[in-house]
This record gives sequence, C-alpha cells and structure tokens, in this order.
Amino acid sequence: MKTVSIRDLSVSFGAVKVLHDVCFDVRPGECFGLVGESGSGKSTILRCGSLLNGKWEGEVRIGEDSVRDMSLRDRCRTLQMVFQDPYGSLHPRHSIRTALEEGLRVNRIGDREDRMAAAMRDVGLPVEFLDRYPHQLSGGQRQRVAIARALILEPDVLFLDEPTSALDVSVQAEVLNLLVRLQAEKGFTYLMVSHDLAVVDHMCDRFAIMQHGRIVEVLPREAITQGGATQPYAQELIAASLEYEKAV
Ligand SMILES: Nc1ncnc2c1ncn2[C@@H]1O[C@H](COP(=O)(O)OP(=O)(O)OP(=O)(O)O)[C@@H](O)[C@H]1O
Repeated sequence: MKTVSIRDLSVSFGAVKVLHDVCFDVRPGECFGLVGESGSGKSTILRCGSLLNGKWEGEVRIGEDSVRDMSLRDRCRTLQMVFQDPYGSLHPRHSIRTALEEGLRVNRIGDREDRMAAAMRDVGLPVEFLDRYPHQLSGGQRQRVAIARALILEPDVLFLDEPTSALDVSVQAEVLNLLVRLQAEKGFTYLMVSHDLAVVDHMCDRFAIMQHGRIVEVLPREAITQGGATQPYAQELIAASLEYEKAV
C-alpha cells in the first residue's frame, strides 16, 4: 500500500491560476475524497498527478517516488485512473478484450488470457463479455470494464474522477460497493473526486473541501454527519448537502 503525497501543486492555464499551492497526503490504503464547487480544481489535481496534464509546479509522490521521475511503464503499474464517462474512455470499435489487453501488451505482461479472465471476475462480469463491444454493455457494465482495465496492471493507487456520476442511481451503489470491495481485497489507495457528499460518506476515510483552487479544510468522513468543520465554506457546503438529502 502506498501514500500519495501532493506538495505545493500550482497550475495555470494561460494567465489564469487554477491551483494554488495545494498540499495534502493520502495515507496508504485510504480513500481520500476531493469535493467542492464546479471549477474549484478537483479534476485538475488528478490530471496533474497522473501527468495527463504535465504543466504544473510542485511535487506529486507515490510512496517515495516522484511521478515525474517514473518511466511511463512504472507509472502505469503504480497509478491508474478511472473516469466519469466510461463510454468516452472506451474506444467504440475496440472489443473489451482489446481494451484490457492493451495495457498488458504495452507492459509486456504474459498470461494475458488468465489475467483478463481474472479481471472480469474481479469486477463481476462474465468472461464471455471480453468479446463484446462497449455499445453492447450497459453503463454500469462499461464502468466495470473501465475498472477492470485499471486494475489489470495491479497498480497501488487509483485516481477516480466522479466514477459513478454518469450512472443511474441504482447502478451507482453497485459500482461504489464494487470499489469498496476491491479496495479491501487489493489494498488500493484511492484519490476520488466527487460532487456528492453521500458518495464521500459511503467511500472515503477523509476528504478535502476545495474552493477557487485551494484546499479549504481536510476533514474525517464523520464531519459530514456529526459536524466538526471549522471553516465557514466547509460548514456551508456540508449544511447545503444535508438540506438537499432531506429534500429528496
Ligand atoms: N485544459 C484547460 N484549459 C483551460 N482551462 C482549464 C483546462 N482544464 C481546466 N480548466 C479550468 O480550470 C479550472 C478547474 O477545472 P477542474 O476541471 O479541475 O474543476 P473541477 O473542480 O473538477 O470541476 P467540475 O466539478 O465541474 O468537474 C476551471 O476553471 C476550468 O475551466
């Protein structure tokens, strides 16, 4: 199990600075949430940490290693990302087999058929689905494939960017429970963006509340239901979310 350590992460797009010296640590085996208003910089943290965006200042370490110093292969085997929209992240003309095999091939890993079958079983999908295409699966099944593709390389850390927000409410719970089970079985460290404090309450040990590219407060999960936030914006966000829960 590995720590994710983010120090003084700053990012600008043109003249606009969207992250300001962001610092936090995700403990080994922990699920750490990032919440906050739209545009506050949550996804940008994941995109920088995974080097999808390489233009930033500061330091991101996984365990002892800076992500910038890792080879592409080491990075893929240390850190994987699951996106919000599984339809967008799976190639429409590639079978599920092709999607899963790619990472194994690039990383020159053998036993591919066995590993792909194991990954499908891990995410609760029939092995026969390897021969299907993304449009032949439901949204929840596609997200399971995206998770299988992430875990097949046996990474230490998963970055999850709103992994269930594109799914039906009934399917959301299934995928969240799958992520909880996989974390317990495989000891993943999760860094997860969500706009939904109910999801954070279900999944996360701790979470950071963000506003305008800064961390306002880092809180334990219990702060959602039992209070404890000290910063006014964090208190407002939690109160608004509880009001919303009551109303629906
Ligand atoms: N490639 C880019 N070019 C220019 N601006 C960008 C780019 N990516 C993100 N931004 C800007 O950076 C800011 C942070 O965006 P980010 O996607 O990280 O926010 P977020 O908190 O994840 O929002 P949401 O909850 O809506 O997904 C926003 O103002 C956004 O418009």
